[in-house]
Formats: sequence, C-alpha cells, structure tokens
Amino acid sequence: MSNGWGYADHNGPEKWCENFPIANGPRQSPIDIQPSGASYDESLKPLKLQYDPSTSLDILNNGHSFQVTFADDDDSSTLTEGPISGKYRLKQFHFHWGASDDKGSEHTVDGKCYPAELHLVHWNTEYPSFGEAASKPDGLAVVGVFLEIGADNPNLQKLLDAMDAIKCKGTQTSFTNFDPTVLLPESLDYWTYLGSLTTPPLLESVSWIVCKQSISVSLEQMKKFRSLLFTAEDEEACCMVNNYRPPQPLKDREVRASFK
Ligand SMILES: NS(=O)(=O)c1ccc(NC(=S)OCCc2ccsc2)cc1
Ligand SMILES: [Zn+2]
Repeated sequence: MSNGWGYADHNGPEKWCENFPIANGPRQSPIDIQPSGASYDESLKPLKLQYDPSTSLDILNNGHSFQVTFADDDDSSTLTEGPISGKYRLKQFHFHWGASDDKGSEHTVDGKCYPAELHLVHWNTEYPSFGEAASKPDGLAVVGVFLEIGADNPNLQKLLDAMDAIKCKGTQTSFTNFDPTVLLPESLDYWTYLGSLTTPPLLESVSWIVCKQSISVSLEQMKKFRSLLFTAEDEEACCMVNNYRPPQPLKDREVRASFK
C-alpha cells in the first residue's frame, strides 16, 4: 500500500494482511458475538472504571477516527477487576461508525451491526508504557460500547461540539475536564474474549470487554460524526465514514459472559 492503511478498497481491511500478516492470526478482532455461544462465567467480576476528568488532554483527528487522549503517567484513570488481573490505565477513547445507520460497529451481535462503537483503550501497568504493553498478550484492555439510534445523547455533545475544530486529518484541539464515565451504559454487563487491535498493527494483545447494553445517539448526532474527513486540509476531501473492520474468524476462542 503506497499511502498507508485505511478503509478504502485499495488500502482497506481486505488489504491489511499484505503489510500486517497477523491480520490472519489466531486472535483477531472484531468478532461476531453470538450470545447463545457465550458461556456465563460466575468468576467474572464487575468492571471497575475509575476515571479522573482532569486527565483528559486533547481531541485529535488521526485520519482513521477521532480520539480523546488522556494523561497516563499515573494511576488517575484506570480499569480494574472485570476479566482482567491488575491495573490498566486509560490511554484514549475513539469511535468507529458507518456511512449509514445500518453499519458502523466493529463487533456485531448475532450479525446485528450498530451505527457506531466506542472503544476505551487501556494498557497494563505491569509494563512501562502503552507501546511496550501493546506487544504483550495481556497488555491491553479495550471496553467496547455500542451506539444505537435513539434519543439525542447529551453526553456526546461536548465531543460533537469539538468536531468543527478537528475536521481534517492531523488537526487537534484541547479537550479538558471530560469524564468518559458519562459515555458508559447503565448496565456494565459484558462479554469478554481475547483478541487484537482492530486496526494496524493488529497486535494480538487485547482483552476485549464488550458491553451488552448500548448507549443512544440521535440521527443528527450521527451526521456530525460523518462530517469529519479522512483527509488533510491540502487533500481532496474524503468523508470519514465506514472506518470499521468487519468481524474476523473466532477460531479457537471462547466468549464469556459476565451475566446469565
Ligand atoms: N480499535 S482498537 O480499540 O482495537 C485500537 C486501539 C488502539 C490502537 N492503536 C494505538 S492507540 O496506537 C498507538 C501507537 C502504537 C504504539 C504501539 S502499537 C500502536 C489501534 C486500535
Ligand atoms: Zn477502535
């Protein structure tokens, strides 16, 4: 791929294996979650998410999605309990979404796609940094939350209001005092399985934690997501939509449920 990976026909998910052969590995993400095939595990603990809003730093259009980055130089914003051991620090959150409401999520549930999916990315403090953790089988933990078309979600509004400032690839702006807890659903029941980053470098280092309950997003709010561009200011504009990888083979993995 001449100009790096993306989501177009010439550089999208079907082509990633050319530069990232792990794309065909044994624990790739996302997957189609089949609730009837998931086994309830009573040993799974409730998720413990403790976020300090003062750790939010900025919001960036990285040319693949937009992400809010957090200060991760201490244990102010962490994920503990749940299916993981130890303490994982929040590094960033971002979204994946579609050009229309019938697609956009990365994980699916019995083949159902959601219009968008939120990923809260954490790294294991057993390791010195995100970069180090990203190459370890237990290095990362990502909490996934589905967005479903419904009522306007006021908790998304601060993000959406920042979109005009990060329309183009490489643009960023300050994004302080934001508590990502407001983006979580009421119930934190979850499915969990061992997988990977869903974008290159597709490293197989992620404990996936996918919430069963979705959060709402309105049609107007989805249009705002779709107003972002994959492209930089000096390039021909290309709308940032369909920035999702389709489900990958489950292979020899189990999906566990924290709920009956
Ligand atoms: N969609 S995802 O949640 O699986 C996801 C999360 C993080 C990333 N990548 C990040 S944050 O990369 C930072 C740079 C890096 C360093 C070592 S490996 C990647 C890619 C995909
Ligand atoms: Zn993601």
